[in-house]
Amino acid sequence: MGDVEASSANPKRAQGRLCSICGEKRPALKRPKTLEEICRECFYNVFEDEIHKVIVENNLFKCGERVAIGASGGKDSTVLAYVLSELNRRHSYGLDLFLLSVDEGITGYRDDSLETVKRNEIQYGLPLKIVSYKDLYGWTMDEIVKAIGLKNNCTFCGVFRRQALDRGAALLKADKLVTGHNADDIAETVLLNILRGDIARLSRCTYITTGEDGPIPRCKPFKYTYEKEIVMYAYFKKLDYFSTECIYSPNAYRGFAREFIKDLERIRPRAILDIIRSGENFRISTFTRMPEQGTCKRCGYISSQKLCKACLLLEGLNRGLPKLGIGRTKGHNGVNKDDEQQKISHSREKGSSLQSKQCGTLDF
Ligand SMILES: Nc1ncnc2c1ncn2[C@@H]1O[C@H](COP(=O)(O)OP(=O)(O)OP(=O)(O)O)[C@@H](O)[C@H]1O
Repeated sequence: MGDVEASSANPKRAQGRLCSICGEKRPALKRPKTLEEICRECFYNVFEDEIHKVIVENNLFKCGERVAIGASGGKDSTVLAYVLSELNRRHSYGLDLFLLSVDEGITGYRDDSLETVKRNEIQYGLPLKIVSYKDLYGWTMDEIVKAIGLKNNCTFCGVFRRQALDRGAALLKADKLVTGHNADDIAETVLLNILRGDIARLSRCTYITTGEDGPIPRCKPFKYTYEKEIVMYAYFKKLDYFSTECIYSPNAYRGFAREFIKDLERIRPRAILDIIRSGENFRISTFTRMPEQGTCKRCGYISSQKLCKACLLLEGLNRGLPKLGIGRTKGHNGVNKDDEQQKISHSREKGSSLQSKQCGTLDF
């Protein structure tokens, strides 16, 4: 999304009226989530208080925990880092906060956004750890795109980033990892999982915390926070963030889902929360086979298969067959089945009865 929409933040239209929360000051904006006309101070208060409430009601953190904030330099994670450090001080959460950035090796994009995170490190006084695809996997995204082209490169990037965040969080000895996924992102993922018939991911994409049985649980404190409000907050608070889109092709299918949700939101702001609620309330049929979470027998990181998707993709790259780990077909009962994992695994382990599903670019 671009900058704050002029109509939503135009105080002239609100002249003569008073903030519908404090009833004292002139409204500075129309709140996207509720369409209330409120002043800047009340906006800061409701925005921060709602996030605090989500944190408390969902028991996201325990006093004394080390929390790594996935920091891309973009608006969501920058606001998350800022708000979380404010709330940590204000409400004495007792958390040790860290910024964790993944350098995917995308020249002209991530190198610039990392400069923003380095400034945030100083501005917010939060220690920063950077891990890179080059160090972890031996490949930068620029090199991967050279090998595979623009199509499918997001699969590599998403799968590697997910694991890189886990590995970075482990290096920081973090107890939790938080990301800036917002309500719009989650509503979009609910829709995409429905459109793909991906029941396993549909059932868990609305969880505010995932991976609780794994080494480092991940939380999404912005699960109910609207993207437009995050942009407004960053704009009014003059936060330093990087707003350029990734130079490698955006995912068109996801883009359509995003636009669809934005259209719905224009007509009815609650639509975003309602889609999330629908996602939460789906009942999964008892006939649906669900993947079991385990660990990859090669790298030891989380996987629902013997080999995780990152290892499969990497093997394809290193063998000069970069498309090998990409293919995906549908198994019965709506569970995804990855032919390529079988091909690779069979070529390495004769007689293996390995079944495969994608670790997931749609997982958080
Ligand atoms: N390179 C990265 N390093 C660290 N964390 C990342 C990185 N990329 C994404 N994340 C985490 O995943 C979240 C969702 O990422 P996504 O790519 O969807 O970007 P986004 O919605 O534009 O968020 P942001 O505005 O924070 O970039 C981010 O808010 C951040 O917490």
